[in-house]
Amino acid sequence: MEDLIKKADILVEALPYMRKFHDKTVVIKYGGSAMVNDEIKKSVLEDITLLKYVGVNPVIVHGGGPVINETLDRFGIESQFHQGLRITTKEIMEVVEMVLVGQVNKEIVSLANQFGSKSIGISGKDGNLIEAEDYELEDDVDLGYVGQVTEINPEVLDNLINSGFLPVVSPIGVGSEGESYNINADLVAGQLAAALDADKLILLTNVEGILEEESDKDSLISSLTIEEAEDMIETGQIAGGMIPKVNSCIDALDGGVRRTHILDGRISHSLLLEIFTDRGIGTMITK
Ligand SMILES: Nc1ncnc2c1ncn2[C@@H]1O[C@H](COP(=O)(O)OP(=O)(O)O)[C@@H](O)[C@H]1O
Ligand SMILES: CC(=O)N[C@@H](CCC(=O)OP(=O)(O)O)C(=O)O
Repeated sequence: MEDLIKKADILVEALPYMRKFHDKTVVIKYGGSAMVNDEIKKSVLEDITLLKYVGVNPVIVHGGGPVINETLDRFGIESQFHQGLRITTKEIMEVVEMVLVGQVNKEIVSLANQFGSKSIGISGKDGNLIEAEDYELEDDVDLGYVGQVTEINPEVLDNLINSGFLPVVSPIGVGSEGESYNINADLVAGQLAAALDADKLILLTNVEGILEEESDKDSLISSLTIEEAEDMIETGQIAGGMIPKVNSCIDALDGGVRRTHILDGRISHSLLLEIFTDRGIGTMITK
């Protein structure tokens, strides 16, 4: 009996948070590195379905870098990155779109639907959701079909959310000639969160959060300001795939999103712990 009462207590403890986030939009970036294990995938989508059933409006933006790498490998094409972004030739763009839209997106949608989510998958091309142009770098390295967002047209997502769907977005942008752009999923998530006037942006990944030293997993930084995070990029303490995540949080905060978090998607129920308890986990980046 005591066990049962404890379970009910836990539900009641979550009530203030359920009230706070009722009808609020939360953009969740689900990264390729945290997607490797089937059990974790199921648990993440189960948690997101729970969020939906208690009245939160989650929107998923998915990555899939490791799956793209594997597929390119099978085709004998080498993967090359510059500042955490994949150098994308026309041929690679075709593979990226095939893997993200045709494989990763549909896998997430069907898993979420198995839990009862009423999930629907779209790419940034649908409804012109994500308009993009060539990604400009200061060092003039040509990244090919890597895009930067020029405009988000959120109508399609607003309609889906209002009709009770759980949208799952592939990070593909559309150019002015109808061409496809490969956009880093973190950056899409940040800009989408701003355009949707989301309450929270959560980036799920395969590390504990931002670490003071990348090799020391006990050096988790629980809260950082934009300025502090930018300094850590300057000094090289934040590198590789963590750079677009920090930039994503900055875009979101500049666009009016109230809270941004980088969480370990491998921890069971990390999303629920972050949203429904006071014990913040991972790293929160604030203004
Ligand atoms: N200071 C840091 N703290 C944590 N991770 C860092 C840091 N600097 C670089 N990284 C790297 O960033 C990676 C996360 O980015 P990435 O692999 O692109 O994730 P995802 O596929 O989830 O988008 C970590 O696995 C780690 O190797
Ligand atoms: C331009 C760029 O780098 N695009 C990414 C898109 C997928 C992604 O962002 O996946 P993760 O979130 O799993 O890293 C790529 O081609 O890998």
